Amino acid sequence: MSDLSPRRPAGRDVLLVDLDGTLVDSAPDLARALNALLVEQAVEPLPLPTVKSMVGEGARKLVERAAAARGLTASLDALVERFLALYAETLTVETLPFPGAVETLQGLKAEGWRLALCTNKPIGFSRTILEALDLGRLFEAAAGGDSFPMRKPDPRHLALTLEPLGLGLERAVMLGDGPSDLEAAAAAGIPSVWCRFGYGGARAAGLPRTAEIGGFGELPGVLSRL
Ligand SMILES: O=C(O)COP(=O)(O)O
Ligand SMILES: [Mg+2]
Repeated sequence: MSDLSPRRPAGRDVLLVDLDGTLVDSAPDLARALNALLVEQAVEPLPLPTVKSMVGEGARKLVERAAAARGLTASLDALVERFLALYAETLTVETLPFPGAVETLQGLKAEGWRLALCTNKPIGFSRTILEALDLGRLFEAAAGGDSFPMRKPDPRHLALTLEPLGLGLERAVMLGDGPSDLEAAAAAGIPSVWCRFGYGGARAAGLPRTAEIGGFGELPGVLSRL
């Protein structure tokens, strides 16, 4: 007889949670800062869906993609620095948790799940957002795109995020929206749950995932069936 909760797949009780496009809808604030940068550079801003399709591999990649889309030739370092300064001012103007995220994650914790945040966003910005939205209390650990020398899709980012908990990947499930989340989980050999409502879109659509959800309300049931 197993003594595991019916909501927990055999031996797994740690949920690695991605931030942008998974836990929080941050694209409007990212787009505001990115478009302020583009306007400063005297080029056209980008529509929100386009910005969403550029998020997930960190701030530098976001700026690099936007610069390429608008044919900017200025130094990438300088553009990234300016973007980070602009975004620092508007981290939580419109950013909110996705519907049902907080209640669902609280419920999973009550069932014995442990939560760790693993994002490619810089950890300083990530912590500011977690605290501003009162989400920090959900997580026992948090790591960003600049916390270690490597980041998602490198599976070591997932393993290093769990290190402060003294836990290994054999206990973990990845929840994320982007290709880097699915690739990291596959490389780590752990189950992944893809968030259809996030920003991964076509870039993530073809990648293997263990399960997917269209909203947080589906997460407990999906986890119980992994
Ligand atoms: O690209 C980013 O800055 C962050 O992306 P993530 O939270 O989805 O990892
Ligand atoms: Mg994401």
